[in-house]
Amino acid sequence: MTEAAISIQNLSKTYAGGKRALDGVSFDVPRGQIFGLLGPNGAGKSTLINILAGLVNKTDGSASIWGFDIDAHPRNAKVSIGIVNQEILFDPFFTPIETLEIQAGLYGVPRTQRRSMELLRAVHLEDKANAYARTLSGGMKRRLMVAKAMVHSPPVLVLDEPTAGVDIQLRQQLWEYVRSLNEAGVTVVLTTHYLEEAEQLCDRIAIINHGKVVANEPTRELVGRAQEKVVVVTVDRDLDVAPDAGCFDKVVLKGNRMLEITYNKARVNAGEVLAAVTRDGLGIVDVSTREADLEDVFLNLTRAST
Ligand SMILES: Nc1ncnc2c1ncn2[C@@H]1O[C@H](COP(=O)(O)OP(=O)(O)OP(=O)(O)O)[C@@H](O)[C@H]1O
Repeated sequence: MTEAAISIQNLSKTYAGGKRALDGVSFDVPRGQIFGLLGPNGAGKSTLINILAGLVNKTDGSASIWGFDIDAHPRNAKVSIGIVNQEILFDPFFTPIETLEIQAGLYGVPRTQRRSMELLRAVHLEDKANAYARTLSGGMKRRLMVAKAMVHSPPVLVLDEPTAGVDIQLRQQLWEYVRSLNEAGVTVVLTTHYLEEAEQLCDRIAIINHGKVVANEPTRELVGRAQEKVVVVTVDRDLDVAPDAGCFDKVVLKGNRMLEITYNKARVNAGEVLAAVTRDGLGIVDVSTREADLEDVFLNLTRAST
């Protein structure tokens, strides 16, 4: 049995009509992690999640969840995963507590092992337990979807864009809950368009573009791939032209005294850049730097493979 929470090998999907949404995708989601699946619109993220959920048939390749192959052991694979889809799906005439009880029934969870109220408490919906689902706000509905995905206590939880359209405060509450589930041992896979959130939450990130994996690394290493750094220097006298040096990738004179210098931190360090500025007798009055973030890496990778 594989140690991965999810293992995907050479997965491909061509939709009727010829669209190749996934093209030989392979990666493992390690157990116990929060794993980010990122990619621009139409990259193939939902297709991949829908294959895991058994909603879309793959064209080729294989996938297993918690060691269960989705073809050979579909039932075991299914109970090992909870999926929160982008669309909000539940009957508006049931109350949140009924929604969870019905879902638990569908998964065959014995009454004594159900924890519907505990789940509602965890997603801050305890006081709405008996309200009609149609009266809940968008953010509340989304939190109910997360609770619904957890009724059978799966070891893996997949969240497809869970915070789209949810305000900042509710997003933070949702992430707090996701973190607490992860601390309790649940492996979490999430897709999000909020790169900042992915950077803060995820242990590891895979990036998909045009149906192919273009990166799959621990978040820190991925962010570390952004090698460009910018240092902004204010000098002690007016300049007509920006000084140049071999260690600068680019230098722009802003106003009379401010230089914005881009350099590659894999090649040179800030000390060498500053030494090059002072070589011509210029004095430095002020310095600030800007680090590249996940957004820079993401744009570079998805642009490069277009
Ligand atoms: N049922 C379908 N029939 C035909 N083409 C489809 C179908 N579902 C998705 N596609 C196409 O497959 C590609 C991948 O779509 P998918 O929804 O998996 O992307 P995504 O990465 O989840 O995008 P988003 O972030 O916008 O949800 C897109 O070009 C999409 O138009």
